[in-house]
Amino acid sequence: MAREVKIKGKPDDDREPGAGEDRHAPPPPPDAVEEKLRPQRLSEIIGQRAVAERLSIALAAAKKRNEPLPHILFDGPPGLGKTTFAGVLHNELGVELNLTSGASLDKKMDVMPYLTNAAEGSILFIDEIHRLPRAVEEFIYPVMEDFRVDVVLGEGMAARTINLPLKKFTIIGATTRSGMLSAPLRERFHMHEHLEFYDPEDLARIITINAAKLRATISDEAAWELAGRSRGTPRIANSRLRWVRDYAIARADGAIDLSISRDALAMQEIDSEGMDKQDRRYLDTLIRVFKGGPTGAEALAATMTLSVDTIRDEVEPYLLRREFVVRTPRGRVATAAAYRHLGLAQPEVDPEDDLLNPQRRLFL
Ligand SMILES: Nc1ncnc2c1ncn2[C@@H]1O[C@H](COP(=O)(O)OP(=O)(O)OP(=O)(O)O)[C@@H](O)[C@H]1O
Repeated sequence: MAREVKIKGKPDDDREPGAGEDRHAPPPPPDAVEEKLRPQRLSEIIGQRAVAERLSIALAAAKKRNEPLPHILFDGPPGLGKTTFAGVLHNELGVELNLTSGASLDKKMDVMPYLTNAAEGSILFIDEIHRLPRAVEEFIYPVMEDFRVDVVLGEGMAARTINLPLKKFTIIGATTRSGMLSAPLRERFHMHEHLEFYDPEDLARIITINAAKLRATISDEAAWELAGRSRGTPRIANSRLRWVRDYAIARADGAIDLSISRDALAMQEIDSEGMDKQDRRYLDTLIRVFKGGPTGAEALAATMTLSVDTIRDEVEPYLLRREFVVRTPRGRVATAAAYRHLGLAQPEVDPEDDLLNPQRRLFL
């Protein structure tokens, strides 16, 4: 079968389009270096072992039965490999891959060409699938179940529904917010794969492999240093590596050692935990403006003049995972670790009012 990748409608960020912006504007050209670093085969995937193993079973079964892969839903914070996994599955099967995004599928007619043109066994990757409008979501239910679309022709009394059969293909959905997916849509995916943050060991391997792809030499200590400061995220590890490589070329002989990486990261104001200015600003706003919380994401976003999506998808997941912040029913609360990290004294809290007190949280 032909192997083809068509990229369409992938927005460059998660903002809602503002006045004068076109949500159907062509996507930016893919970053050629980022594409070069992307694993192509399942054997090149680092970490996420359990996910990779389940996918290898699904691949082997699909090949033996000569049937398409089951529909798969990937969820997890940005940059952990959802698109990479979709690309790997397409390469392993040698089938066509079409890419689109929930944000660019406004109407049923936007999604129709993807469905009717889908080749037998091909993959349709829908990024940010939680952004599909409800009407479009409902339109694809019969596609996912029976490979047909129901098209209504005419209006009023003369209206009639015709069933249009489609080729059997696979929908791979990716989302940073699985909680926003409706239950019927979620249930139509036969495999649900949650991608977790990577541990430093896996990130150090990714960095060493990618340094070689970029023809850069990096010491083991430097790879570990970058790994520990990449927020558990391969995409961030790649961008840290690219910056440190440039720094090493500009300021030294191009070889990346521990001291070069520390100097380069310090210049970008990336601290020992891998947090950047935006992360620290979030904690600082929560602690200074909102007295440590509880407060909502909307209030934080408005104060920081960022979109709520950026706060929820990009800033908070890692801070929550590292327990610098906890979410309580009344909002976000900074933990002692956050105060310590910013070098601030934590005010005394009455145990009765302490939202982080496990006894008290039981009653909230
Ligand atoms: N398991 C992995 N092994 C090696 N490299 C990886 C892995 N996962 C991701 N990467 C690297 O991280 C980069 C970003 O991954 P990817 O674009 O797949 O993330 P994503 O989860 O789809 O993000 P988004 O939701 O923002 O689109 C890839 O280009 C690749 O270089």
